[in-house]
Order: sequence, then C-alpha cells, then structure tokens
Amino acid sequence: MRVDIVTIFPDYLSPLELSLVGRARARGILDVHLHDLRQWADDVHRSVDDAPYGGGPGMVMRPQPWWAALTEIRALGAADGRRPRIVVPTPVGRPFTQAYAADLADVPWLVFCCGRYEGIDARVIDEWADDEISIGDYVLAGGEVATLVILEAVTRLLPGVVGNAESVTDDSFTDGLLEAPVYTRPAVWGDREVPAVLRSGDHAAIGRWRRAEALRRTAQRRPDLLARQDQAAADDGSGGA
Ligand SMILES: NC(=O)c1ccno1
Repeated sequence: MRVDIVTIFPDYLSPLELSLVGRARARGILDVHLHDLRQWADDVHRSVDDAPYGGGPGMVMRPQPWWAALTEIRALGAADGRRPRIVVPTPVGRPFTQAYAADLADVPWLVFCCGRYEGIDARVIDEWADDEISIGDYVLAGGEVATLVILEAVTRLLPGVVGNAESVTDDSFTDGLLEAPVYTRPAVWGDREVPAVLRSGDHAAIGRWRRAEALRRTAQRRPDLLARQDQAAADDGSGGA
C-alpha cells in the first residue's frame, strides 16, 4: 500500500516511523510519502490560508495550494492508470469504524489531506475528496492526529503486519462486539484471581465464556452496537447477537 500525506506539519507524522507502522514500512508492506503543502503555495510567503468569506473566527485553507498538490500527486499514477483514494479527516466526516478500516485496507493507494485552521476551502473537498472521515465527535487542531489513528487501524489489517493473524480477527468490533477481558500470569494478583474457566483448558467452555463476556460488556457499554447487530440480523433473516 502506498500512502501520501499532505500537511503543513510533516513532523507531526513522525510516529509513522515507529512500532507497527514503522515495521510495516521497513518490510515494504507500506510505502509512506510525506508532503509539505507549503511547497505548492504560489506566493512569496508560501501562504496556505486566508480569511473566511462571510466573516467568522479563524482562517480557511486556500484552494490553490491543495489543487496544485493533489494534481501533482494524482499525476504520479497517470502512467499506469492508478488513481488514489483521497481521504480528508474532519469532524464533519463519516464515523471511522473497524469496518471502515477494513475497507481502506483493501485500497492500494491512499492520499490523506490534513486540514488545519477552520478547515479546507469547500471547493477542494467537493472536487477531490473521496472520503471525509471523523475519528470521533470532537474537534482536533488538524487532521494529522486523525490520520495517524486511521493509518494505524488500517495498517494492522494489512497481510503480514500483525504476526498472529488471529489477534486481528479476534479484535473488538470485528464481530460487532467489544472484546472479552484478557488476563495473563500470575493466576492470582492481590485479591484478584483469573477466572477459573480460562485456566481449565476446556476450549469450548472458554469460547462460551468469552462470547458471554463480550455480549455483557457490549450491552453494558455500547448497546448501540447490539442494536446494530440485531438490525443486521433482521435484515438478513438470521438470529440476533
Ligand atoms: N474528529 C475528527 O476526526 C477530526 C479531524 C480533524 N479534526 O477533528
């Protein structure tokens, strides 16, 4: 997978050199290119923002640098007919979910546009954005942190990135539920003991316990996920969660 990231703060993306994503890059599974938006700004001051039409607080990112940047980046694929999927992280986007991450993990070329200030001129979004994605109902100072979140969730789904493929398929949300609690040694820690079933060696019972705990946790913390499962089950005629 190729990933291009356009930002006015390339250093904000330095965590992409570390850990899981860093290892995926070192192994050639992920090919990341960072671009400073200012290199495309057409004025001597390399300005990327201007006052908003209609007034209001803050500044808006100008269309010219983004148009030039995305035109040049998209042209990289022209020779062999490749076209990137262009993603804009924004609080007004579609909610990012595990399913969305799985969708993006199948895309060979992603381009992330990291907005700043009050956002990017709407004409850029209208023309260029394939996806506007929100990682949650809150506002960040820019799209860089959201890009890191999205990229980590996507990268761990790429073949060969996570050693034990099962740890990906057993993730929270993969089956629509929150994951069951996890434990490791020692069996007793203070006055707290690991549930006996997990030390029983009875894999069928352990599977039942984990499913029951996942359902309990999901009902307690995210009843909306259960409602979504029930609706999906009703739609395809199978039983509920
Ligand atoms: N909530 C978000 O995804 C976001 C992206 C940029 N600012 O906020």
